[in-house]
Amino acid sequence: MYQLTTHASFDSAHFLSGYEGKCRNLHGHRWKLEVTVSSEELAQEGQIRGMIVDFGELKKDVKDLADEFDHCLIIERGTLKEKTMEALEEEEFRIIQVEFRPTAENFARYFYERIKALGYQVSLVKVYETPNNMAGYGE
Ligand SMILES: Nc1nc2c(c(=O)[nH]1)N=C([C@H](O)[C@H](O)COP(=O)(O)OP(=O)(O)OP(=O)(O)O)CN2
Ligand SMILES: [Zn+2]
Repeated sequence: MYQLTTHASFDSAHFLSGYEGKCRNLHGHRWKLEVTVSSEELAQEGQIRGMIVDFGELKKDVKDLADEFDHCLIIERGTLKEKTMEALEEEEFRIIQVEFRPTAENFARYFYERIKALGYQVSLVKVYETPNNMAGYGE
């Protein structure tokens, strides 16, 4: 099986609702998103002969996805009071509401689905919250 891996990073703030400990507080990470795609075969002709996909193409797709989440406040929908949301929005902060608790595991699954939807055969997505802590999702 051939594999290709690339990564991109983004800086964002989040908090874990219902968490007993420091991570219940609003805090930031430099998240690292690492994507591995795989294939049994390599392209046989043309520009990408001998490749699964051009690194440049995969790199751009992963970076575009990471950029969506760059310099924003990630909030699990429904976990802040309405008036807090209104105040944050009034400040014109860039807010992304997600339908899941924003853990590294849930992000790994989320990014896996997003990359897969672009037509890649994804074998593993890793999300690093810190250089030491990583969660992965793959099939
Ligand atoms: N399994 C998981 N556990 C935790 C997650 C997670 O996504 N999956 N997330 C958090 C918090 O977001 C927290 O920011 C990370 O916790 P921690 O590693 O304790 O934070 P540090 O930045 O201090 O990391 P160091 O490696 O200690 O520098 C909590 N748990
Ligand atoms: Zn965190």
